[in-house]
Formats: sequence, structure tokens, C-alpha cells
Amino acid sequence: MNKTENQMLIIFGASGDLTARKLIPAIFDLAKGGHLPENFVVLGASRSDWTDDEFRKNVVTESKHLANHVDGPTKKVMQDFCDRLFYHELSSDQDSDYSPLKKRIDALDNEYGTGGNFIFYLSTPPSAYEPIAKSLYEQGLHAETNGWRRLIVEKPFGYSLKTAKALNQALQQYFKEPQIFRIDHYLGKETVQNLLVTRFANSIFEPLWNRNYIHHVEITNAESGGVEKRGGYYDKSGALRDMFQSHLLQIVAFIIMEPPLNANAEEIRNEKLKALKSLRIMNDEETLHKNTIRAQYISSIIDGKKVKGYREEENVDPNSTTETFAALKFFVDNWRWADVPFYVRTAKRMPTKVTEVVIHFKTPHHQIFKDSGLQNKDNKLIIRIQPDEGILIKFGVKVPGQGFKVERANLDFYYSSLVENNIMEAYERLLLDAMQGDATLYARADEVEAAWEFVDPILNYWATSDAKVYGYSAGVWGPKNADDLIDGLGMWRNPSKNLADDAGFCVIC
Ligand SMILES: NC(=O)C1=CN([C@@H]2O[C@H](COP(=O)(O)OP(=O)(O)OC[C@H]3O[C@@H](n4cnc5c(N)ncnc54)[C@H](OP(=O)(O)O)[C@@H]3O)[C@@H](O)[C@H]2O)C=CC1
Ligand SMILES: O=C1O[C@H](COP(=O)(O)O)[C@@H](O)[C@H](O)[C@H]1O
Repeated sequence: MNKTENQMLIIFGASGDLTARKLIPAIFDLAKGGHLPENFVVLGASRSDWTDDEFRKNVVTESKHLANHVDGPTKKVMQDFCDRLFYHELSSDQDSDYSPLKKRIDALDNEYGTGGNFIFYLSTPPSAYEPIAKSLYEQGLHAETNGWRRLIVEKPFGYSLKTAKALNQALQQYFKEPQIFRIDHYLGKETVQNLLVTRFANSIFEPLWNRNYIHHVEITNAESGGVEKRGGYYDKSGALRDMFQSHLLQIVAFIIMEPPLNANAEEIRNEKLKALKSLRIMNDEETLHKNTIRAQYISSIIDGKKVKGYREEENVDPNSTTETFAALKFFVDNWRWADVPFYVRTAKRMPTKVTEVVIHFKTPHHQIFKDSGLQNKDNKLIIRIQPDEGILIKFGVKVPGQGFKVERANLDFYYSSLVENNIMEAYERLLLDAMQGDATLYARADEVEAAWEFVDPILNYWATSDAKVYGYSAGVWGPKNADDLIDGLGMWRNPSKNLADDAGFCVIC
């Protein structure tokens, strides 16, 4: 494990939602778990006219997680933690001089012995990423003369291939690529990382992990919530940009990539890049029409309460065509995956919050138990990313008694059953990695561009064609038409709320 050196974390966008809800709680958990170095401070920076104390009060009030520690056994940890939080007010002029900020950073560095090691976290609207990087550069805060410097950049990373390339070029003018950490919080999820371990630390899966044995791959990313308070951002983004281009394509890359030489950041990222480049780009109207579906949730009654439709949400255009549901069928053009269809869907306002990957294996090529009564003949490997992290294998077993009746049984593993199952929250894990200089779970510039290359033609098709925007009632598994994508396979697997509820052959009941 790498060492966590003394350092300072400077968060731009310190008065924002992400800082209070995710970043500060993650750093607090690192403090509670004893993962922070001895000399460590956080300097929040944004344009709000706040004092150190106001920043501290804001994060405690806005984060339920922190509020729980104000009293009780962790009160002391909380107090020590708050003493390490500071705030600096930036000028509201975007091109302003950062020399007062530099003075503050130098003063804190001297007083708290943070060793000249600084992480700059960009948690602002994306339009501020480049001006902030430029201002840091102008103050020499990029240069690793007396310590190291890292820049963490939040998503969305670009709006299209063109803008992502422009942002990469802009940031690389001021920071070197190894200093830039593009965060994708799904890579911080334990079960996403476990995809690599399942594949490459076992000899029983990898020999089957190809077109000879796998019939198709299905990925579902469902949220029960709507767009909440982020209507303004979401309406310009949509499900494909918000979830698919980043999080889901990272998961796809872990599923399809070739084994890396070792687990080093560059080796893993090289293989992920090759994987993303092998996605077959859909660029003719007929293919796009056949293989993509978008939809929006419409008003509905859930648990006796009326739920707003997407177009009625705050800051959403009442005539919006932005998708809250996206489903795609696509192929991977390489030796391993030729002709294996991938079905991926992501949506808001689904019946439950769940993310899972299902590997559907082919049926045995010669069936000797034809009259066995088994309904779904394929073996399935279900990798549950969230909320109840685990893995389940479905296979056929003989029903006791005369003849050869075959039923489906489950072999399962749940993270919750581990004695030590303190799963780090994604931001906690990723922040710790960045603090230790480990970029394995951060996206490289070329990977992000390769992902946009695949997504761009779909977005362009949706923007310029008359591709239908279907409606689905909030609380159902999307529009019926999404089943047309999954041709000849019945329908999408509608996941149970808990993996444990996934019916297997039940001997006792
Ligand atoms: N919230 C979430 O759940 C998620 C957010 N993200 C990403 O994180 C980033 C932040 O999101 P979120 O916190 O929700 O957004 P908010 O709008 O809540 O916060 C952004 C903050 O940035 C500050 N800000 C604006 N311009 C500047 C500037 N030039 N310099 C310094 N600070 C500035 C604003 O504060 P002030 O006016 O005081 O300067 C504001 O508080 C976005 O890129 C978003 O896409 C990603 C995943 C999830
Ligand atoms: O990045 C985002 O992710 C969240 C979903 O994250 P999860 O960890 O709760 O699955 C999503 O709600 C949001 O729209 C998106 O920007």
C-alpha cells in the first residue's frame, strides 16, 4: 500500500452541494478510520463570503452524516476534524488574480507542515475548470518544485467529444497528464473493482469469458429517485451523458478488457482504452434507430403519492426531449466478443435503485434433458454492484425424485456476510487513492475521449432526428418498447430489490 504523505486538499466549489454531501463526509470518514496523515488540512475555496467557521457550520448542517457525530463517542474526532477545515473567499471575477489564495495556501502549509504537497479538487461548474487551472498555473501552483501537485476534476468531463478534447488540451497546458485525476465515482465502488478480481484472480471464469460461452451481456443501472434539485443541470445532460458515457462505459470496459500485464494504473488503463476503442460505433440512422431507445418518466402515483413527471420538474423545460431513460444494444468488434450483443439501460424513477451486470451464458450445445421443464435455460452470473453488493451464479440442479427434472439453483456471495465488511464509500476510497498518488481508478484523457467517440453519434442522432421520446410512468421499468431491443430474448431481467430475493430452486418452502 502506498504511503499517505502530509498534504493539503484545496477544494474549489467549497460552498456547493457535492462538497457538503460527499467530499467532506468522505474526508471525515478517512479521519475516523485513521487514514489521514499527521499533517493534513482542507482549504475550501469559492466566491461566497464565508469565514472558516461558516464553512465548518455549513458542512455540518448540510451533511446528515457529519451531524450524527457532533455528539457521542466520535465528538472528539469531529472537533479535531473541524479544526483542520479552513475557508478562502475567491473574487467573483473568473479571471481574477489568485495571489491571495497562494498566500493563504503558503501560510497554512508553513503553519501545519503539509510539506508543499497540494491536491486541487475542482468541484465547481465545468465552465470554471479551465480558468481555475490557468490561475493556479499563473501562481506557479502547478509546479512540483517543493512537493507534489495533483488536480482532481469532477464530472461531467466535456459535453461531447469535441468539448472533452478541448478540455483535455486546456488542462494539459497547465498540468501534466500524470497530475490530472478525472474522477468517476463508480470506479470507487467495491463491486466495480471486484469485476477485475472476479475475472483475473480466478481460473474458473476467464476461460468462459468470451463469445464461445457468453450469449449476451445485460447491464441495468436504475435509480428510484427523479432529478431532484438538479433539473437545470440534468436537462442539458440526460441519462446518456450523465451515466452512460462515464460510469457505465467504465463498467463495460472492465467487463470486456483483456487481462492487463499487472495491476498498475497504466497497464489497466491501457487495456481499458483498447476495450473502449473496440466498441462498434453506430453511425448510420438505421442502426441507431434499431439499437437505441430514449424515454422520459411521466407523472404517476407511487405509494399513494403523486410523483411529478420529468417535464414538470423544477428547472426543466416543459417541452424538453432530454431522456431520463436510455437503453442501447451494441457490439464489441474484437476477437473475444465478436457477435455478442451488449444490452445496457440506465434510468431514473424506476421501481428500485439497483445496478447489476448479468452475464448470460449459452445453453449447452447438446441438450439431453430436453423435457426437463427448465424454463430459462441459460446459466447466469449476476454481479450486483449496488445496493447489496454480491455475486450470484444460477445453474441447473436435479429435482429429487424420478426422472430428470431440472431446476434453477443459486450459488451466492454477499459482501454483507464478510466478518470485515467495512466497505469504503466511493469518494472516500478515491480521495485516499489520489492522496497516495494512485491513479488506477481515475480515467485517463484518452479513455474519456474514446468513450465520447462511441456516445457522440447517438447523441447527435437523438438531437437531430425525429427519434421518438417514449414515456414511462414513474415507478415502472421503462417503456414497453425497450423490450424490442432485446430481440428474441424475452425481456430485460427486472432485478429484485435484494439479490437474496432472486428466486432460486427452493427445497424447503
Ligand atoms: N452534487 C452531486 O451529487 C454531483 C456533482 N458532480 C459535479 O460536481 C461539481 C459540483 O457540483 P455541485 O456541488 O452539485 O454544484 P453546486 O452548484 O452545488 O456547487 C458548485 C459550487 O462552485 C462554486 N463556484 C462557482 N464558480 C466558481 C469558481 N469560479 N471558483 C470557485 N468556486 C466556484 C459555487 O459557489 P460560489 O458561488 O460560492 O462560488 C458553488 O457552490 C459539478 O461539476 C457537478 O457536475 C458530480 C457528481 C455528483
Ligand atoms: O454521477 C451521477 O451519479 C448518480 C448516481 O450515483 P449512485 O452512486 O447513487 O449510483 C446520479 O444520481 C447522478 O444523476 C449522476 O450525476
